[in-house]
Amino acid sequence: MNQIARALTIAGSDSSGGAGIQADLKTFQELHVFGMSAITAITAQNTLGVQDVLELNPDIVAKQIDSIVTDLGVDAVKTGMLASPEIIETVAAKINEHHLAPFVVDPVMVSTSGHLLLTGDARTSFKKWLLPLATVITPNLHEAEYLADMKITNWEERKQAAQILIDEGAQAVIIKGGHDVGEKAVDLFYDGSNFQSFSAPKTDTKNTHGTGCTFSAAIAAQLAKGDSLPDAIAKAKAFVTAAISHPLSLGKGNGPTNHWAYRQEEKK
Ligand SMILES: Nc1ncnc2c1ncn2[C@@H]1O[C@H](COP(=O)(O)OP(=O)(O)OP(=O)(O)O)[C@@H](O)[C@H]1O
Ligand SMILES: Cc1ncc(CO)c(N)n1
Repeated sequence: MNQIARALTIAGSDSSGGAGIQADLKTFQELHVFGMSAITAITAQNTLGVQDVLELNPDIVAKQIDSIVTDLGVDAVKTGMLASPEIIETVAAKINEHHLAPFVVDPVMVSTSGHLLLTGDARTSFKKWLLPLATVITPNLHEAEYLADMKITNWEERKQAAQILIDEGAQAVIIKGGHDVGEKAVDLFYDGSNFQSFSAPKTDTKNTHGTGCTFSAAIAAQLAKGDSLPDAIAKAKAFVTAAISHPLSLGKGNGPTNHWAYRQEEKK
């Protein structure tokens, strides 16, 4: 292993800094991993919503990945907002070509504010191009319902959806429970053999902009450092829980989480 672990995020830019590339790089930094990025789209975004999106040409996405891989090297990679089926296909081709692994797929489709972040037939492109390459896929409940093409109303159905995503080719899946009602935020992990739940107290807050990005970036950072997948998820869960439970109160809408919180908690 290199002196410092290196992680790559392939995702969209969030001008407000709470989600997307910005959240990923902050998370990598906090977890002592050297962060690099290939930008897929530029969003004009704040805590109130997404005002505009500029999708980048797949060619420049491919070239960013080539530039990084052929020089600095990559110990783990994650994807976030991929914007279009063409970019999904291009990214999958590059992951294959450069044998990039471990690979964390965060199937970003809609922003916290409800704006569509992926055009076209997302289900088909995810299944065809990304699931077979994924070390782990990290859908929230809505994304899991959409990708598994079923309604999830209870814990048993969550397990069924996880099984479907494994059958589609993912090595492991974690269905996030951040949108659940209740006192705990419980995420269901499945690797095709064992189910495991990761639970933390739920914070009553509207400041959850970028929680999903932060969580998947933390998993990638820990995998880059050589953690096993369950260990990486446990650490990522602690990281995102700390970030959500120490409010920053920025902006007028769904504000960002606090990426310093984990470090501050560790010092205590
Ligand atoms: N209010 C909360 N309190 C504690 N943990 C939470 C809360 N909301 C989400 N989480 C946790 O944060 C992580 C991200 O989950 P979430 O379901 O919010 O992802 P997401 O919907 O993809 O995020 P995004 O809003 O960025 O799209 C999960 O581990 C989830 O359990
Ligand atoms: C760029 C970007 N990626 C992901 C999300 C999901 O939170 C977002 N709001 N913006």
